[in-house]
Amino acid sequence: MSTASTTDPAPGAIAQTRLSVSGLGKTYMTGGEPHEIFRGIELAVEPGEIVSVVGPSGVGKTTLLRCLAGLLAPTTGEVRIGDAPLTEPVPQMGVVFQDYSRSLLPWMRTRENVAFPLESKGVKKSERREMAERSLESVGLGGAGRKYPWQLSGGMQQRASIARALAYQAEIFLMDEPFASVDAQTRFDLEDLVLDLRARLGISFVLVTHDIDEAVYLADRVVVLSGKPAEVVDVVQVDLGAERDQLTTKTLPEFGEARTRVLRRIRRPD
Ligand SMILES: Nc1ncnc2c1ncn2[C@@H]1O[C@H](COP(=O)(O)OP(=O)(O)OP(=O)(O)O)[C@@H](O)[C@H]1O
Repeated sequence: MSTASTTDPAPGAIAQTRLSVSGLGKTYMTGGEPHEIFRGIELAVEPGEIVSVVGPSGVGKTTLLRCLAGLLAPTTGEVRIGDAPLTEPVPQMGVVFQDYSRSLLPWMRTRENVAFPLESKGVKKSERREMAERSLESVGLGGAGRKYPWQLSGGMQQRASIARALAYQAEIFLMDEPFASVDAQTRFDLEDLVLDLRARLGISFVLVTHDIDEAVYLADRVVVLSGKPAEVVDVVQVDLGAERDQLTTKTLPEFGEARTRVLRRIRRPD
């Protein structure tokens, strides 16, 4: 594990917040009819842990992530952040969606986009700017702060979204297909940024992805959702250690075994 660097948003600060979920269920009402999406979800994400969530299209992954983020109220059960029940979005959690083009405000420079949410926290202007610059440096975007989002590549915009949550001192990142819209090499770089932020800052991640290789490469555990209503049909432990490498990790037998098991469980949940 690498040590905290001087470009970290809060050097030396290691995330300590735990996210847990018990008996979580969600039912949407559509046209007056109840539509139960998932039930009985149990999940705990420890500080510094990376958990991937996979499952067939439409199974309820995004709905689950929105419940975890406090953006959507569950129908049963509860989400806890640390010891407190979660009822609304909190600064300790940062949410990163696939559609980076809509997450940054086009009329603000990147540095201002990152600093902007800190205003509501009452952070002074000079400090906001400094925190934004540190966060941008922390995701490899030092020097890009003066550019507008539309002057950045897709991968750089996703880095800026991550920097914004870092500046806000998020300790848990909830990511919904965050790298699905970038090219393969950029995707690998962003995956490695996730591992780097975990190593340096102890940040934990819940990652929804359709890409089984990505799910296994990044995760300590892969949670497989399946069924109607969806339930957790498997939790695959990924024993690949904290340090991973795009070239070698994916050739390891443990990687292949975890990948095969996840695929099998998605296709044949019973
Ligand atoms: N606001 C809503 N109101 C009613 N039904 C909804 C709503 N949002 C999602 N659904 C339904 O809930 C189910 C799960 O949707 P969700 O987007 O969570 O699945 P997903 O696993 O993320 O899908 P995908 O992998 O295709 O992105 C789908 O049947 C969807 O139509």
